[in-house]
Amino acid sequence: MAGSGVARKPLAVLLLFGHTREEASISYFGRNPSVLRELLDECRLHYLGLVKNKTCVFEHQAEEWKPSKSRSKRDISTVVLNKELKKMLLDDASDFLNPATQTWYSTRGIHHQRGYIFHGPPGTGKSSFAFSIAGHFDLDIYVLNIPTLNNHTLKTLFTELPRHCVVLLEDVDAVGLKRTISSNKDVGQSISPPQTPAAKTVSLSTLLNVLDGIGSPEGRLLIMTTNHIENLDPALIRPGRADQKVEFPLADEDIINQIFFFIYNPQLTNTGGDESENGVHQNEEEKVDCKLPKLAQEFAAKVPKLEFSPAEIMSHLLVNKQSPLNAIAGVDTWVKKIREERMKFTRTNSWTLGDNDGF
Ligand SMILES: Nc1ncnc2c1ncn2[C@@H]1O[C@H](COP(=O)(O)OP(=O)(O)OP(=O)(O)O)[C@@H](O)[C@H]1O
Repeated sequence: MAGSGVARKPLAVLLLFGHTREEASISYFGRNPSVLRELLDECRLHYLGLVKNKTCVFEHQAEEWKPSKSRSKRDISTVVLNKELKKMLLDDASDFLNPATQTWYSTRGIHHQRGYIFHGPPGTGKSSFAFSIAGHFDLDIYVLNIPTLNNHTLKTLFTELPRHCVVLLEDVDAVGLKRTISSNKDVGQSISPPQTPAAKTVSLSTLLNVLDGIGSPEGRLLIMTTNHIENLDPALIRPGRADQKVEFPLADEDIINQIFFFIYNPQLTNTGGDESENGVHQNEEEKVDCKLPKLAQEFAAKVPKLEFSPAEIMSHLLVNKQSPLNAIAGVDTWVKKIREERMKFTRTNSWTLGDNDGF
């Protein structure tokens, strides 16, 4: 940077772009520090422009957090969940993130962090809701894949977390299974065989220490997900580590209804601009806006309750996104198909004796 005046030493500047730490040295010849300030402001504004309406997602590579593709914010309304439950969670997170709450915690010497566990079958919206919470509160989200970590990397990554972020710890039941017989200090028991030294293992005791905030910054919202809460060690989900335990069930009548509305919501459909672009071609006969509540009821009445995940129901509706009437007409065939597929997979995956097993 050129300017009149006396040559100065290079200035080391730490630029915090969101939460990605980048270090830069700027040499400045001059006496007016406002030039540097303006430059930094300009960089900051540029960055904020880039991440507007995006949720920045960070994943780990070895011991470092790496930004992965930032995603468009997922609006909270796009995740179908019991309405009271959704409101309760948003209120809870909002209260936690309120600066006054932080002061409240610190004056009482309590580590300022909050944990949720989302549990339920695959495809019920656990990860989707975690991402939409991050978007809703304008927070970056740090995603951890426990089976690829060991104790050291887990501790390092938690130390590197910024203040105020969402940490998504997916499939925490994998942690339980990874405990070794030799890890006597771990809470609870384990029946897994001992790990080889090279194996990537996170012990339960290390995870518990990390969750308790030893060495990690305050203000983080931890969201753990699992398909098998019954397999988790109680220590992992006790209050303080998992303050809210939220079940994401298979779809009941209310959820089926909501999904139908969500898919055929005329407001969402009509804001898509060019209809041919998003593949929705509603013909005149199927302008169903005002009939939607009745159609949703009809659909919900035909779908067996608590048998299918929202993801499964959505996949059927997406195939019929041009026609809610076809979606309703096709329910029985779709139900039969999914049931048959499940039977097939169960048989394929089950342990059966082959012809050559010598019995
Ligand atoms: N309740 C829901 N509301 C809206 N979309 C949903 C819901 N549940 C599932 N989906 C859709 O189904 C797909 C899978 O959802 P998601 O990954 O959030 O499920 P999950 O419960 O985290 O599954 P898993 O336990 O397998 O990780 C996503 O495309 C998501 O949009």
